[in-house]
Amino acid sequence: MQSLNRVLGSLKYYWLITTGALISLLLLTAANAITPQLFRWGIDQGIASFDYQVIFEVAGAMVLVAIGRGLFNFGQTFWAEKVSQGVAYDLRNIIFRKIQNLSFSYHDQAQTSQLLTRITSDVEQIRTFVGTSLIQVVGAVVTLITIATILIMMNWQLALITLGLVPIAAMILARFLIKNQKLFGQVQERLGDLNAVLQENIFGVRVVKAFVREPIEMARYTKLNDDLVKVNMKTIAAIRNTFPWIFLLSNLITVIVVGVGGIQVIGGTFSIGELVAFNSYLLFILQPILLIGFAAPAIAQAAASAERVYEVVDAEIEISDRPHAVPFEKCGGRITFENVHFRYPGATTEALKGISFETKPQELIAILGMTGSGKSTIMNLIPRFYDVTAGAVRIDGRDVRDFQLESLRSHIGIVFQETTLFSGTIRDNIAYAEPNAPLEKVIDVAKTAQIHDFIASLPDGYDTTVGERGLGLSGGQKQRIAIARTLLTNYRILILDDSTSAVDAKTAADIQEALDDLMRRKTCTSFVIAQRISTVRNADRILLMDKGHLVAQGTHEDLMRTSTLYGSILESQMKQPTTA
Ligand SMILES: Nc1ncnc2c1ncn2[C@@H]1O[C@H](COP(=O)(O)OP(=O)(O)OP(=O)(O)O)[C@@H](O)[C@H]1O
Repeated sequence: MQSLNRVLGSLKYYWLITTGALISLLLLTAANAITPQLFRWGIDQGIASFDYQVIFEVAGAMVLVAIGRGLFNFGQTFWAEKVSQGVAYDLRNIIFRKIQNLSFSYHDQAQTSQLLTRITSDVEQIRTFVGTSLIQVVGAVVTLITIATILIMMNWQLALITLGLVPIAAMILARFLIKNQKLFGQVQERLGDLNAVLQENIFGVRVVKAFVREPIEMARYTKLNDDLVKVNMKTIAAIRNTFPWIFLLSNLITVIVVGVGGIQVIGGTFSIGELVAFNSYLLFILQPILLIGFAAPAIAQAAASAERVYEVVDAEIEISDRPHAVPFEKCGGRITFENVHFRYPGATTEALKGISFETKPQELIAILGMTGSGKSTIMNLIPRFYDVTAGAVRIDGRDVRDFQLESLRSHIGIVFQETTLFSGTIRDNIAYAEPNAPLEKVIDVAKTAQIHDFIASLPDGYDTTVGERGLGLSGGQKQRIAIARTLLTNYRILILDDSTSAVDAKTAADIQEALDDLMRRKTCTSFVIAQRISTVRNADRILLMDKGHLVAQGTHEDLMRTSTLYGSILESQMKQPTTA
């Protein structure tokens, strides 16, 4: 409920529209309350006295009130909807911004489908709460109080009989809600399960087809779909078993009111007009209780959704600027790892164990090692994707944690092991970090990444549209576009993380040759992570990693002489000429 309070707190940014909705609500309640009084007036003063003048006046007043009811109803729903759209818009933006700012460690542990659900379905639940349930409940409470007061003023004995309905109906509803609370939750859960399978199958459609698992996946989806229908049917049955009782109760009350009221009319203590008006109010008494009853599950669901949404909004951003962080302006090329230890959040063992080395200006460093030895992890620490667990990473003597994050990262060009492209044209993708880069610059970097000829051969050239995740391009083509994208940035330190793994050996060597020259000219230090020894042969220094330890460093020749591990990696690659 605390999280719902927070949602209510956000209404203050829309106080004018919220006030408009509330005023409309009050006017609507007033118009509803007046209508039966007009009946009473028309019957007692008009029909009973054969006074046509009064009948016409009442009819006119009723038309005006009806128009008013329409207008106020429109105002109430329109403004409530407007506020709800504003709140949802803000929440979506806040979560998106937060997702952009959250550290890698958060994304390592968060499920994509969970985040997607929060930004779509949970925000929608909150929007429905603000736009519908909230106004329903406030309206219901105001109506109940107003009508109860009028009834007591009109005839306290009949009012007591009628208002007796309220607690009984409320009890039936409360019992219904408590008993079926789990059932409503189950509907959302089943829907979530169904969506998770749907998402997996859309993302993994190629794997499903390759392993001929379509019938199995179909069966899995159908079973969850059946489950969803079953739970939905159970909720319908629960509603069917409860609400007739409330309607029966309300009919009984009507019978009693007409009976007791009729006797009073005959006795001359109550007029016919008053009885008709009183009876009309009965509807207004039952309606709010039903509205609150229907709104309750939605409110419970919105509370759960708000909690999930604020969990993301409040998630700690582990990596951010320190109070006196300085901009990263000059790079001398001295990058120091000082006895660095690192353990991934939640992991039981360290990925890096006491790594120490220092680069020299303009040095080209290669990092080599078996898979899982910690090569990418070393590189993740320089742009502060993660912070060290112990020790320090320094650039020109200054701890990387003392630099302003944005400025540090914008001067480090990194090509990731896994390529991610965005939907748009090839040019958009290459110019991702520099959207206004002129075409010549885009072509220039594409040439260095050995992808220009391919792009030029396409009918639409640089304006060719690629699908989401780079659909329509081969793995190697995507990697080369990713290299070009990085080369276009204002980098001073360049990191290539196994970024030519999907490219054939000849093209990889050509890229490396073109990059070697560029790296030595433009960067203060460069790092290349590679599996192939042939790719790293020209490096000034090779760091050899093994199970989180830096076990050897030196030139290719040094390592050939001194490291048995290097020798065995080289030997294994010689046996597989296609990968060397
Ligand atoms: N996000 C993560 N969360 C937890 N553990 C991780 C994470 N990323 C990597 N690891 C673990 O840290 C260790 C080092 O991984 P790293 O990716 O640095 O290896 P690598 O040498 O780059 O491997 P590869 O050549 O296969 O890319 C591995 O044992 C891996 O399982």
